[in-house]
Amino acid sequence: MAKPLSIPSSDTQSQPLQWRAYYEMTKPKVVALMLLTVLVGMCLALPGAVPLQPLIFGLLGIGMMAGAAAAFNHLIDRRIDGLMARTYNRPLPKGRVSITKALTFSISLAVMGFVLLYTLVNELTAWLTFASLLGYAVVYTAYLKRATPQNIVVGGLAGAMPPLLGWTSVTGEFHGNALLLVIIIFAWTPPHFWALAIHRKAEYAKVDIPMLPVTHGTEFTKTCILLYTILLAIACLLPVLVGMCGPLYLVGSTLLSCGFIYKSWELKFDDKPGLAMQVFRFSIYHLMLLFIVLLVDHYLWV
Ligand code: HEM
Ligand SMILES: CC(C)=CCC/C(C)=C/CC/C(C)=C/COP(=O)(O)OP(=O)(O)O
Repeated sequence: MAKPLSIPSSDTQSQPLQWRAYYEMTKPKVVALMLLTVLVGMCLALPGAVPLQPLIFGLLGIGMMAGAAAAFNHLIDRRIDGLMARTYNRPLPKGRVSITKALTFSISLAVMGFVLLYTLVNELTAWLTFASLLGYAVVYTAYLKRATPQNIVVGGLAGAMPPLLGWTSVTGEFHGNALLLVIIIFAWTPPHFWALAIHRKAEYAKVDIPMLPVTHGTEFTKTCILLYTILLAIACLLPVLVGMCGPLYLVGSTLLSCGFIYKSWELKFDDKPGLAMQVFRFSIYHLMLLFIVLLVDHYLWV
């Protein structure tokens, strides 16, 4: 009988780390919050329960394509990632994953996600998700990020698509109400990212990425963050104005908007060390809680 293949301990030991590297490339925490917004888009599209097939395969397919987009981002940004303190430890700059394997992983994940959506959800969602992947991995990462300080405003549309993708997963068609959810995330993205960009200004300057604090200065960026949080507060009221949401959402979103405006006001007029990253972290909780309130309000209000 053939001797069982013995994998050298170092290879065995490296295998979990190898998969951990691929998992890290998919930006799991970002994709997780995106999938919450997908789920909310699905639930708000229908008065009753979401059918299991679009629910399971929509979340799976969109999650796979979003993870593939993030992995393409790692591949395209591997040089600058290796030069920045926040990203130098990532799999590609560290040589934990080769370029060929990263490309194969990204393409395979994207194709599997697309086929899943195309065959088990619907064509519209498959193509819209593919457009979001191109918007982030190519338009934003490969072009806008290096071309203009408005990079994340335009590139933010790709990241704002998930609630619309959830909506089309269960209806197979566009709806104005879904676009309101896209507008909310579109208005949320600039304060979300620019707060981090203020904290990481020197690193972006070192690798010649024209983030707003690098091209227009920290004070101008703080003013833009404050103005966008006011714009976001207005955008968050739109679902109430069109009768899509009820009083629970009105109260919850207003409290969250006031919190975001207050944090941004503090950043602009009473800055302290570490406050920019507090605003960045607040933005993540803001979006998560906002979409949770949308979900609870929907089932209380319907
Ligand atoms: C073009 C649009 C966006 C840009 C430029 C952007 C930028 C960033 C950056 C630079 C980070 C830090 C990542 C790290 O240090 O590993 C981050 C973290 C994060 N972003 Fe965004 N973001 C965008 C859109 C979004 C969207 C749409 C969502 C969710 C719906 C989101 C959710 C998150 C979360 C949850 C984190 C924390 C990740 C972690 O702690 O590992 N982002 N974002
Ligand atoms: C299919 C679909 C819904 C696609 C969305 C893809 C996606 C994962 C968007 C994430 C947005 C994000 C974290 C951008 C940061 O990129 P960055 O390069 O500015 O950040 P980094 O420097 O941390 O890599």
